[in-house]
Amino acid sequence: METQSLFSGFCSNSVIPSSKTSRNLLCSSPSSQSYSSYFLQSKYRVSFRRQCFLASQRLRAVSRLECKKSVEKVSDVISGMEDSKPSVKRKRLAVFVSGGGSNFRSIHQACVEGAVNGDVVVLVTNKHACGGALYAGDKGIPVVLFPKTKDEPDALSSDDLVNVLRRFEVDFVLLAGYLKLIPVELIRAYPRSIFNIHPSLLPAFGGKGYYGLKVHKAVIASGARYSGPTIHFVDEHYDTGRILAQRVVPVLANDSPEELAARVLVEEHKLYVEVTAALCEDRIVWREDGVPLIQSKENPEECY
Ligand SMILES: Nc1nc2c(c(=O)[nH]1)N[C@@H](CN(C=O)c1ccc(C(=O)N[C@@H](CCC(=O)O)C(=O)O)cc1)CN2
Ligand SMILES: NCC(=O)N[C@@H]1O[C@H](COP(=O)([O-])[O-])[C@@H](O)[C@H]1O
Repeated sequence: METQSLFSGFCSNSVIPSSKTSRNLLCSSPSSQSYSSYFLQSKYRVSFRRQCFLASQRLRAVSRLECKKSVEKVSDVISGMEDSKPSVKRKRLAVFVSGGGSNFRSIHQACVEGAVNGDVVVLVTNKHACGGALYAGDKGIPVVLFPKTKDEPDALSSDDLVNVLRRFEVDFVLLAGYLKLIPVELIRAYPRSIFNIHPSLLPAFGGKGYYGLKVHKAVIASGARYSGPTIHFVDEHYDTGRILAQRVVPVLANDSPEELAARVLVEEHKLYVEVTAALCEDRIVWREDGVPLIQSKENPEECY
């Protein structure tokens, strides 16, 4: 807009004073032609009055033409820049589930619909027949079993899992109802790149033993009036990583754990898609005290 307004001022019929003209021409138009028309204009100003009048009329026409060409040239450059604006590389996501996978499905659908600049390239689970694994199979998303246990002897070891994620060129790991401890090997392999959604307002009601309906039962028993999902970075311990995003829902006086779970889950689906979209657009920033923030898409100066 500034460039346009500069040129709209420059292109008006009024002759711009040389000091302003030189500034406009030098800073707003790189083409030498408009500089030469400026140069030509000042040279004719020192000749005789008549020649000067005719010359200045001619030069006004020339400078208007020059200006028009410059505007066209600058707008071509701007539109070229917009076309060639480097788009953010589409991110590759691994999602970990242990159950129904409704958060996984929300994220996958957002990727397919274009709301998220990413793709789910692999699903990891400890339950090969869980709802999330069945959905992934229907969508052609590779399913990987982790961790190796006596019940799942064919599942991957921690080192194998890291290698598989590397081969899928995974950028971010999203835990979505995954109920096993993520090993330190994976955490070290993907620094600041593993996220989890927890169905309470951490740090309350988190840690070992707090998963699924157990969380909502504890919230109700505590008398808390509010709950809601938390998305946080994953570190070596359950639910102690840096908090990135939260949403709040009311806890009603007669809520059952199932009713509260359902209310929180609606917000989980929205929040995880919003946060994943931010991740895939490189909109995570770090405050100087180490708190991660999300940069607003609409107004990049704002973070939340
Ligand atoms: N290194 C990390 N791994 C995982 C984290 C994490 O923050 N750091 N988050 C969990 C998800 N989660 C809460 O959001 C969570 C999941 C499971 C448990 C838990 O107590 N699990 C039981 C086993 C349950 C089962 O096998 O059915 C246990 O460990 O005894 C607590 C919190 C995912 N991984
Ligand atoms: N502590 C971990 C935990 O309790 N995670 C919770 O498991 C549910 C999985 O639902 P989904 O499989 O339908 O996404 C979600 O509510 C998630 O917050």
